[in-house]
Formats: sequence, C-alpha cells, structure tokens
Amino acid sequence: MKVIDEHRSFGGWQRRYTHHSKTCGCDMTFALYLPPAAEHDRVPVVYWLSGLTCTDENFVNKAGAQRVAAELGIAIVAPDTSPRGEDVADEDVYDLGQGAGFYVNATQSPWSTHYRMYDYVVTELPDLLADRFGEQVDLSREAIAGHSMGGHGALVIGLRNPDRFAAISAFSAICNPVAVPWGEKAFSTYLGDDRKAWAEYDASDLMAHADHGAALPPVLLEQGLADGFLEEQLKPEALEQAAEKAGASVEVRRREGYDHSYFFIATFIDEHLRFLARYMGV
Ligand SMILES: N[C@@H](CCC(=O)N[C@@H](CSC=O)C(=O)NCC(=O)O)C(=O)O
Repeated sequence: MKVIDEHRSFGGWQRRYTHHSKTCGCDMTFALYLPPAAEHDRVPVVYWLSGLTCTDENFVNKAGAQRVAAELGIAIVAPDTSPRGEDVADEDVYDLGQGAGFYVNATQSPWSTHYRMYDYVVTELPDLLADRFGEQVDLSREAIAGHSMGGHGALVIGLRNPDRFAAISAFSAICNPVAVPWGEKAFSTYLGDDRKAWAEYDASDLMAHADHGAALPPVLLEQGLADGFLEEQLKPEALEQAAEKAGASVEVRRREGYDHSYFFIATFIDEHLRFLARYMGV
C-alpha cells in the first residue's frame, strides 16, 4: 500500500492510498481522514460511498467534512466508486462501467472479473484498515454514509450488515434501484435478468422484507426538493413505505430549493456526521 497524497487538515491528516485489491483484481485508491484524536486513541470509522462519475476525491474535496470529523474524533474512509484500469471493462457512458460500480458483486461477463465493490467495501477495505491502521481506528464502531449511487450502496450495505453498522446516513439516495432507469440499467448489466438477484441490492426491498425492522440501523436520509433526479431515479417514498411496513427507523428530511450537488451535501454533512457519531457512542 502506498500514500499518494497527504495534507494536514484541522489538526488531523487527509491522505490518499493506493493498494492492490485481491477482491477487484486491480489497484484501488481510497481516501482516509484521521482526526487529531487518532494520535492517542482508536477512533470510530465512517465509510463514505460516492456517486456516479466520482472517485475517492469528490467527497474529500467538496463536502467540507474534515472540520466536524476532527471535532467529533471520527475517521472517514472514502473508497473509489469502481475498479479501474485499462484491463477493466468499461462503457462510454457515465452510468455504467468505471465510476459506476453500484456497490454490487457482478455476476455477468465481462463485469464479474473486477466489479466486486460489495465485497471490497464490506470485507477487504475494513480488513486492510484493521491491518494497517489498527492503532488509529476502532472497527467495532462503524457507520456508513453515501450520496446518490453511494447512498444506495450505504443503505444496502448497512441494511445487510446490521450487526456491523451502527447507523446509516444517505444523501439523495437511489432508494429503490430495481424500479428506476439507473438501477435497471446497472443491475441488468452486472447481475443479469434474474430480478431475484437484483432484490439483494435494493434497499426498499431489503427493508420491506426484514424480519426485525427495529433491529436495523437507523437511517437519516437527506433529500433536496430541487434535485433534478428526484422524480425519476431516487424514490425516497419507497424507502419510507418499506420502513413503515417493517417498523424500521427512517427519517427523511426534505429540503426546499436544494439540488443533487455537493453544495447540498456540504450544507448538511455536519448534521449527518453528528447523527452517526451519536450511534457510534461518541
Ligand atoms: N450526467 C451527470 C451525472 C453525474 C452526477 O451528477 N454525478 C453525481 C452523483 S449522481 C448519482 O450517483 C456526483 O456526485 N457528481 C460528482 C460531483 O462532484 O458533483 C454528469 O455526467 O455530470
């Protein structure tokens, strides 16, 4: 593993790392913010999953999360959004291929060779953190967050691993991907035609069929009402209905005038990190 960039930030360190991923079969990049508290204590970890077209850098450079992460004493790890490289399958569109991994384990050729973002985020990345940063981060206190495609990833990963993740934060999330164009396109390409396989990666479906909704991690979902993707792609109402059916805790905050951009995320990221921190015992 190599450090490829580092900056002092609010008394801590914002770094980028590259490493070979066995799961994805290529080099992967991730960003890690370590707050000043990590110099003397093991701090809880928030995973941030970004959206379509993003790398590990968008959140780090645009969300302005470091100030409150430093204050609360939490680490934030932000992986890239897909495997990358010349040998990695791709499409010349923004919503499929590199930059659009959708946090699934692909089963269809040629995607299944490298596109294993679910396993990368759930297993390989935490194992790497435990191995390399075991004195700085406390992996018994984890929470997960994300935006748009990454909001979908955070919801699915959090809901499928309720014993691991204390809480879930999502901005402008794709809440019901099996029922919207972005999700239908990605899932039919990566997972094939069997819609039963799709349901394992649909937050609303997972929540609606949960045995014990009250045992799921609490969700805070932030949604701008001037978001151009809201009607066609995001469907927060499907998650709310599923939560009601399951008895799960989902709070959707609808914000007049806010769009899909990082200006929206930057406005409310402090509240979301405080929400996650509370459930991680900070
Ligand atoms: N057609 C647009 C769409 C790309 C876009 O809006 N990406 C969002 C995430 S959308 C859902 O996953 C994003 O976060 N962009 C990066 C940013 O820094 O704003 C396009 O190609 O631009």
